[in-house]
Amino acid sequence: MKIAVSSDHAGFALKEEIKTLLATEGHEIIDFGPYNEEPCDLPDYVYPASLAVAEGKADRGIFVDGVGYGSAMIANKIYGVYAAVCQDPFCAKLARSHSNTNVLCLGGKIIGSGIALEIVTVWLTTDYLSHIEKYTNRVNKVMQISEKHLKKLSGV
Ligand SMILES: O=P(O)(O)OC[C@H]1O[C@@H](O)[C@H](O)[C@@H]1O
Repeated sequence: MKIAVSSDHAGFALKEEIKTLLATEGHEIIDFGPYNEEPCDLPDYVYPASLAVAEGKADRGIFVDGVGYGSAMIANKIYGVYAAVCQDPFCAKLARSHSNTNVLCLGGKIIGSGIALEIVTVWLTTDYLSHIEKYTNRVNKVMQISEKHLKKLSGV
């Protein structure tokens, strides 16, 4: 898969570890930065990375900040992006199988890299249960909310 990654200073170290895992697994990585641990502002990196997912330039996004919710707040404001914060593999499994998320957000200050890499692996390898109507109904309802309230990107 083509995967957009981004972070802020608080997520930088974990982003780099995730990149190593993704490369090992044969994924194509688009790194939207930052490229060092200098203090920075999360939206400057997560917003362009979210756009890449929304525009289909990346299949998925994995964003890391201190606690994860900051990345999800930004990503979920973009039409076509469905982001979940996951702190354990069970949540990662359901974020895919029930909710068909295309962005995973992690907190570098919350979880160690061992759990984080397991979360990434589970999230990337779990399929959406698109044959189970209750899940598609719920996902469709979320999509309808974004149709109503979010601005569609032009040319997508
Ligand atoms: O290092 P500072 O700037 O204090 O805190 C940054 C982190 O704290 C939370 O807001 C976010 O998770 C962000 O990544």
